[in-house]
Amino acid sequence: MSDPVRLGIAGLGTVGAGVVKIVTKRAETLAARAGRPIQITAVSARTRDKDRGVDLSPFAWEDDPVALAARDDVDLVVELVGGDSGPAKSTVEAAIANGKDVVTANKALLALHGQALAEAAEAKGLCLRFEAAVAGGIPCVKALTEGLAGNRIERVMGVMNGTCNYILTRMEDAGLPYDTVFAEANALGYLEADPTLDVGGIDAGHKLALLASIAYGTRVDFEGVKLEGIERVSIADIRHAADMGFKVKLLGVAQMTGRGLEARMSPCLVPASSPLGQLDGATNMVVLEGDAVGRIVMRGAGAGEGPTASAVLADIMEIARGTRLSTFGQPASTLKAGTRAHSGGPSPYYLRMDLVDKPGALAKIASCLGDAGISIDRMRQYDHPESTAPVIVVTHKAGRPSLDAAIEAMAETGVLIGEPVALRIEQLD
Ligand SMILES: NC(=O)C1=CN([C@@H]2O[C@H](COP(=O)(O)OP(=O)(O)OC[C@H]3O[C@@H](n4cnc5c(N)ncnc54)[C@H](O)[C@@H]3O)[C@@H](O)[C@H]2O)C=CC1
Ligand SMILES: N[C@@H](CC=O)C(=O)O
Ligand code: NA
Repeated sequence: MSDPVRLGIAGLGTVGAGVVKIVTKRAETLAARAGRPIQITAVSARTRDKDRGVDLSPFAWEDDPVALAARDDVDLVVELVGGDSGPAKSTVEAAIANGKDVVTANKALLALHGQALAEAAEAKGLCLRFEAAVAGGIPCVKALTEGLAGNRIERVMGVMNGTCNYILTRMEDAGLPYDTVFAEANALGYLEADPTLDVGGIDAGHKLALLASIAYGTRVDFEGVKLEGIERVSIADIRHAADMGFKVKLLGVAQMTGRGLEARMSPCLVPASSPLGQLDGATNMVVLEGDAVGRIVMRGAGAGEGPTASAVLADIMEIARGTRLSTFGQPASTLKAGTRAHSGGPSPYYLRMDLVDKPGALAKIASCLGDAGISIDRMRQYDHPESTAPVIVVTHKAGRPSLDAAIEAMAETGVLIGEPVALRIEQLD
């Protein structure tokens, strides 16, 4: 058997402890599969004396993860500290400077600094791998990088934030408003320390930016992801969408268009009967479409100790087996600076608006849409005990600029109360 791969694990929280558990309990199987032992030599965390449900006594301890990354008895640094700067970034940089391969679950770090870190690693012939960073246990990074390497990728889609999917599902199932379900999710410990990372779509946007880079050979461009969170999704929209056969999902979509890379993470309507529509609770789904393979749908746990550690182990095993892949599927120095296509291509839209309840109000709204070249597919008006009339319109395919022009014109009609809600209906056929 070959020499062992010696791991230094920085961060012993949910994921770090999970990785230690798998490496410890499955040592024999891992060694057989990799053809060499996988050994932990050193670990680091903020607090040494804490019960993590694992025996850390066989490993050297470092208070400072940067020192761990410089140790001579470490070949591969596993960064599980988290955060887009500070100790996580210094640890990865130190590992690369000291000639160590790196495995990380840190989507924020890679979405913001992935290009520079991958270039630094690859310039030294090192690996920097991140399966756990996107949709946790779902092996979507490997599917895209390896399994679909022969395809032109036509579209990448996904529900990649379990917390948001939990909130939207629970709002629908229990008929509860956003604020109540947000508080519940918080009490259950679902939310990140900074909840806007989840509900603002930022965490899912980081993940989409990483997948888009692999899919389209472009530099990671998180700033280019058009982000909209779920904070404004109301129980009314969830109910009306359901009435019309749709579910509301925080959906990420990336595709290369003639105008450049379109990447967006926003609440969308999807058919209730589609796999995305049927994704309930804190589960994730990644949909990959390739010209040769067609559509691949992967569903599973996007977070949690076991699923995330499983993905970290996949990267460790890849490196241990001697497979040396570029971070983003091709050398980082060859990734193109992508052009951004800000508005998505034409699509049907769901519009909800409150109108004053007087003759001709609906006609004025319809003519704003008509003047912008937008055709109406379906329209519904709901019971309204008060003097405002809630109206739902589903349009035929329309470009977002035309829709925005129609909404601007509606504001001038004097029949609109408040701002309309416009949600894209994502076409899945
Ligand atoms: N928890 C999950 O389900 C998932 C987590 N991830 C990512 O995995 C990474 C780790 O996440 P968790 O395990 O949940 O975090 P956590 O907060 O449970 O653990 C973080 C660990 O880093 C250590 N740490 C923090 N600052 C440190 C410092 N200055 N020096 C030394 N150690 C320090 C902490 O002591 C702790 O052991 C993050 O990048 C996260 O985004 C990715 C997918 C899912
Ligand atoms: N906050 C994330 C955790 C994993 O990345 C989520 O809710 O999916
Ligand atoms: Na993954």
